[in-house]
Amino acid sequence: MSANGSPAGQQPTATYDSAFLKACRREPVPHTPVWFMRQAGRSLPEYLKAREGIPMLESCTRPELVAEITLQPVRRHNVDAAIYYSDIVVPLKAIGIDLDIKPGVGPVVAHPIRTRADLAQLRGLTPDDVSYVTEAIGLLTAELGPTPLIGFAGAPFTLASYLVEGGPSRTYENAKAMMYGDPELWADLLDRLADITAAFLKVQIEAGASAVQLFDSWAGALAPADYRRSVLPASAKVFDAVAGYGVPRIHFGVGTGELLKLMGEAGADVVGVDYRVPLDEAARRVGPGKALQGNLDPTVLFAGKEAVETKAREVLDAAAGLEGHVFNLGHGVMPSTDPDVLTRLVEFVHTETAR
Ligand SMILES: Cc1c2[nH]c(c1CCC(=O)O)Cc1[nH]c(c(CCC(=O)O)c1C)Cc1[nH]c(c(CCC(=O)O)c1C)Cc1[nH]c(c(C)c1CCC(=O)O)C2
Repeated sequence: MSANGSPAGQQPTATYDSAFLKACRREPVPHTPVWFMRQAGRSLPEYLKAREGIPMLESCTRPELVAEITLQPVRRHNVDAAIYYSDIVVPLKAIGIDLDIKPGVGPVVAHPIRTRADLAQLRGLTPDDVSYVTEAIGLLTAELGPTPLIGFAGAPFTLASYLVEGGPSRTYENAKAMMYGDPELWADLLDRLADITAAFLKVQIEAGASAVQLFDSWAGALAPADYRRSVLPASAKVFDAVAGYGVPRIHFGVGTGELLKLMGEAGADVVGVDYRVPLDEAARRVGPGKALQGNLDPTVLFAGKEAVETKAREVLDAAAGLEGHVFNLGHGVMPSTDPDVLTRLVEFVHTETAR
């Protein structure tokens, strides 16, 4: 089943014909569609109010709250897509891994995975483990009307980085030590994570998500040869597992200029680009047959209206020759961003690109 309860691949026409899904399919669009990674979150006062006194991971298990927070940026900014309010560690928590999200820090894992015995922590994910996701997406598709909902998950490498390190890391030394030193254990870990991730994305698509994004946020720490050998097979397994639904699959990472081609080859329909590589150059690296998403530097949003418009126009100019472009930031919205700047940016992109 897909959006509004119709079978996957046969969404309501208005959703299927939305600018966002058309751009993902590289079809002509009435305007360049816009959404923002991390649009649902700390830059919105109404988010902070809704979350008051409720820990992050608990908030992800309350369907009505999830639906409300997912809708907040859609109401406020007129973005072309909603992203499901959750976190990349939600499916890991759901299978019983002892972890938490520490405010200002990120995910912290009580018992890091370092040995073969530690893999026992990773059982498969069933839809019943995340019934709140199915419920929340049911509420959302009813409210969203034609606006597509993007489901998402963390990619195996980025999830592994938290599980092996035990928390955020700058160097990924434990994760990479396992990758180089015990490739068999590493491959087993990533394969299990691929199965969990695929199962989690399937739940979201079957409940009504119209597109999915795989966040391999930290893959930029890897050399292309290591990515190809030790990470790409697991991410490709995830993309393959959801290929049959016919919903666009987006693949994003930070600092992945050298990996863009491989990230496309993993099975993405849309490659997310951070702000370090201009979109015309990114298109050359990715090659034909894929749409691109990105890539305004999120810190530009602090630089004043003129700078925002100049830099946004630069992104649009670089994207002018692309077959499919979804406007986004090069990484997530920073918490101290003025929400009004985001609203004006959406309007600017829509006006500038109206056809
Ligand atoms: C690496 C990663 C995580 N989570 C995510 C990623 C990949 C995206 C990226 O690269 O930014 C993905 C994510 N996390 C969240 C979303 C919601 C949807 C959206 O608006 O994009 C998404 C898509 C909510 C969240 N996830 C988190 C928050 C903030 C928690 C809060 O409000 O208390 C939100 C709204 C917490 C979180 N969760 C994580 C981090 C690093 C943090 C920040 C910790 C902090 O600085 O406080 C792990």
